[in-house]
Amino acid sequence: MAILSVKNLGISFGGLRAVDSFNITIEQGELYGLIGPNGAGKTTIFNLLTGVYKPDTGLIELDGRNITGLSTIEINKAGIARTFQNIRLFKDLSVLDNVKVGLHNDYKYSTFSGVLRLPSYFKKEKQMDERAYDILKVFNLDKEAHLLSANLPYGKQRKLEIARALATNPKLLLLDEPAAGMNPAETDELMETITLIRKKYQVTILLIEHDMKLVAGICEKIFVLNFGMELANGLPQEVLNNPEVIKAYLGE
Ligand SMILES: Nc1ncnc2c1ncn2[C@@H]1O[C@H](COP(=O)(O)OP(=O)(O)OP(=O)(O)O)[C@@H](O)[C@H]1O
Repeated sequence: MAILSVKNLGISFGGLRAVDSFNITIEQGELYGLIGPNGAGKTTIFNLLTGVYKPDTGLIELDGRNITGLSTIEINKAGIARTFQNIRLFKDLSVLDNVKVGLHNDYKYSTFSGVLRLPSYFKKEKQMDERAYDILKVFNLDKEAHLLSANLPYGKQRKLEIARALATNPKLLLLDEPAAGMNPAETDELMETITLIRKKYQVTILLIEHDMKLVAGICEKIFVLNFGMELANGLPQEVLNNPEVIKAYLGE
């Protein structure tokens, strides 16, 4: 069953058609790569899917529900979470609290019980701590739970961003260049983590990445964007050996 179905999505900025006639269907549990040269429109697609930009054309359906034009918050509640190209953690919060922020879609208590510290508040907090620790363990970050997130090394900050996005319990997780700035060992570990979370949380993933080793290593399907339009879409071997893709993107 399709988790994401996008038809004829498009947006212009002034005279620039940044994304044109974008169509994609992502099945439940798939790990899809979105690649293309700088400025091809990849991040704009993420901004359209998450409600940061409103499309001028097209339809976005998440798990059969039309989410076109909804706000970023409504779209997150509907089940799409994302990370950003540049890290956007709450730097003054601990590692654990960063993940707990993400849990607020699922855990709610009234202001009344929070202010008065009623038993229901402590019960919810305990449940949230346990759930956040579970997620941190998967990312091998549980030992750093009480560190300030700003004090984590770069590669771990990037992993924490994914952990926080995952905590919102998404149906679809969008990762914008998760390996950017990582060294090869960190990238290898990230590839394992992405594969693991997909399996453990049955989450569908669409990721933008320039690191071809990561893309070829873990993506089951690849969409190539060029000047806002589809250049190729399909299985990695077909797409990465497509002469048009090699010419436009890989440059070899
Ligand atoms: N808010 C905006 N206003 C005007 N132009 C924009 C805006 N957002 C993106 N663009 C333009 O749309 C085009 C696509 O940009 P986008 O950031 O989506 O590319 P990208 O494929 O993600 O590139 P990169 O790989 O470098 O991150 C670019 O020409 C960019 O300058």
